[in-house]
Amino acid sequence: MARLNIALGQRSYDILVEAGALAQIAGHIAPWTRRGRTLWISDSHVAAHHWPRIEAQLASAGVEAHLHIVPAGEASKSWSELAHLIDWLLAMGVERSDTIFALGGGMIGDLTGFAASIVKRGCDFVQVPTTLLAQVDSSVGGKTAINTTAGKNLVGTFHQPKFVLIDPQVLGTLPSREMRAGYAEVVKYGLIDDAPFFDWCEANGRAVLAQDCASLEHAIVTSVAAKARIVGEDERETKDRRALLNLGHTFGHALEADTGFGERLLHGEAVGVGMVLALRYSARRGLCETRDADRVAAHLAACAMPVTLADAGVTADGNALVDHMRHDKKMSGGTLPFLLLRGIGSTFVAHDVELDDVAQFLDEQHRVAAPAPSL
Ligand SMILES: NC(=O)c1ccc[n+]([C@@H]2O[C@H](COP(=O)([O-])OP(=O)(O)OC[C@H]3O[C@@H](n4cnc5c(N)ncnc54)[C@H](O)[C@@H]3O)[C@@H](O)[C@H]2O)c1
Ligand SMILES: O=C(O)C(=O)C[C@@H](O)[C@H](O)[C@H](O)COP(=O)(O)O
Ligand SMILES: [Zn+2]
Repeated sequence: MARLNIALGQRSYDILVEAGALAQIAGHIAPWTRRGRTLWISDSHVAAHHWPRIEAQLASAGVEAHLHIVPAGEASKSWSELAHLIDWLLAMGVERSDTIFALGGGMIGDLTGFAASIVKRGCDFVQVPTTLLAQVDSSVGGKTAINTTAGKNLVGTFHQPKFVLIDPQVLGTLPSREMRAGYAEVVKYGLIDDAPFFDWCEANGRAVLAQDCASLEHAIVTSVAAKARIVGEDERETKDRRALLNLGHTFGHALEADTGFGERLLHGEAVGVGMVLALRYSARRGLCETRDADRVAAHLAACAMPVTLADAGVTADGNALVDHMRHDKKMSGGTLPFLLLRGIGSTFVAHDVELDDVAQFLDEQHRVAAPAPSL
């Protein structure tokens, strides 16, 4: 059990990591249920697995709770599902004293957070993440978004939750492919600035994926602590600090766009391939050793994750992928800052990357084969 805090002045909040916490949810959310009603947003898979138990618990505690179900899948991070959600909140007569709960993975968290930030000019919301990805990353930090035809997360807000309640036991029903995808964002924290944590991942990755309680909790707490620290230093990504959390995402979002946003490649899978590409591009520029890239690729491949463009099913050429990158929110004055590495645990923001060079690099990467698993 761990209680962390993200230091953001008046927007500070706690993040509770506790196995079994959902069985006591009414007690954990009492500060919000005393103020008003609870309006729950979940997706079709999560609601089927977990809502009956949560609803029964809230009812026995006398908490008024209403549920809106969004179709599961990345395609629901859309204008149309946002409109349905806002219409439902307004039809429910949402008041600013009510609290909106995001019960689900990153899709639900991003969509619900966005709706909460704009309905009635902003309502409180609480994150109850149910995927590994959401528990280690998306539930913390206040980035909300939907996708548009132009690209990933291009419309959204910064809107911090009031509380994040993480119960690792809820992952018991999560498909193993989704566990692996979330694990890529765990590995990310090691690559950013914590080489000993990457060493730990190499030794314990299998145990995390098998949901060994102690290993899983260590991975979640370490990840959340890193994210809370970085967001606390640069909430709105204006100081080349929060951008570090985007490691692997400039490549990754282009791969997601090329593969139809979640239809063939999950966000975490795209980030895993993207981190390997960031390492390989860094090695090509002489910033780090090729063996660093090989080591990370070997670990992810040993965890049965894609690590090359071919594994990811991406066939678009370098120029087409770079065209997706031109929509990246980090783009400024015609240049795109890139997250590159001087080695494992040493990520930095490079401002001198030429997109033509990235396109050429990606064409070369189409010829790279996946390494053999070696964990
Ligand atoms: N805001 C941020 O800081 C941030 C950070 C990282 C990722 N993201 C976003 O998060 C999204 C990806 O999130 P995700 O990987 O959680 O995907 P997701 O929310 O789509 O969930 C993945 C799948 O798992 C199912 N699921 C969720 N919890 C379950 C459970 N406990 N048992 C059974 N099934 C369950 C869902 O129904 C879905 O089918 C992307 O849109 C990405 O852009 C946002
Ligand atoms: O919280 C952040 O900051 C991140 O970059 C975390 C990422 O894992 C996440 O996928 C985020 O949504 C990407 O942000 P974006 O600004 O590139 O849309
Ligand atoms: Zn991400």
